[in-house]
Amino acid sequence: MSEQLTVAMPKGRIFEEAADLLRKAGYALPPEFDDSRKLIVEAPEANMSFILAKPMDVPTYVEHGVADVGVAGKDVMIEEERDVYEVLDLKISECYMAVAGLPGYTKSDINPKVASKYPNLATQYFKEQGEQVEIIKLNGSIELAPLVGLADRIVDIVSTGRTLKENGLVELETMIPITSRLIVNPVSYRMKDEQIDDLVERLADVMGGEQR
Ligand SMILES: Nc1ncnc2c1ncn2[C@@H]1O[C@H](COP(=O)(O)OP(=O)(O)OP(=O)(O)O)[C@@H](O)[C@H]1O
Ligand SMILES: O=P(O)(O)OC[C@H]1O[C@H](OP(=O)(O)OP(=O)(O)O)[C@H](O)[C@@H]1O
Repeated sequence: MSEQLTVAMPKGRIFEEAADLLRKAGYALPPEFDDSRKLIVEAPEANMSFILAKPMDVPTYVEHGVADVGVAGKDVMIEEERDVYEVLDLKISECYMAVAGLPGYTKSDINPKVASKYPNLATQYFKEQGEQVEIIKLNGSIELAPLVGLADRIVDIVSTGRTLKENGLVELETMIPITSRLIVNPVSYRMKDEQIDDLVERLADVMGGEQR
């Protein structure tokens, strides 16, 4: 039997969709996978072992080789800049990154502040735009920042637009579309190429079928 693959899965909103894709691709995942507090779940029938990590940490586990492959949002990939291969767009957890603020916001030259959970991504974006801003790193509820005067604008994920709307904010600039990606450790890609190619092929087949 071929060597087992260790897969880093993001806990949270991507988890269910990613698990669904794997099952559709023919990997038998145990029931405890979906409803447990365990952080390591063995799936012997699929010849896989899963580690369940915070979404932002998945590329770290894969870069260090403690997981061979993982599932991570494009947002996380841009923010973390880890040394991993991005091999497949899984087209799940679709959303986009945007700059938002209070209605009627106009740029001012006096110390503009931008709050975000993605300081690197935001810094890169404003640098490209040629605008100097101070980035304030937050860990969630980003939409709160302009409401209480912590920042003038935010850089955050938008999906339905509901969070912006319910907090009286408006989208000022659309930045980049986001979906989840299958990522691979470069050494694992050489050592376990057959299993990884098989995984990529099976997932691509399922996605192809869904798009037809
Ligand atoms: N509103 C959304 N709709 C669709 N996808 C989203 C949305 N928000 C985030 N995502 C995608 O899902 C990934 C994980 O988001 P999730 O909210 O589960 O975790 P998190 O906010 O990073 O973690 P935590 O809530 O534990 O701090 C993000 O990296 C992004 O790619
Ligand atoms: O456009 P919407 O469909 O409203 O989705 C966007 C919201 O979803 C995410 O937040 P999340 O729910 O992960 O909470 P957080 O603020 O704690 O990160 C994101 O940071 C936005 O706040």
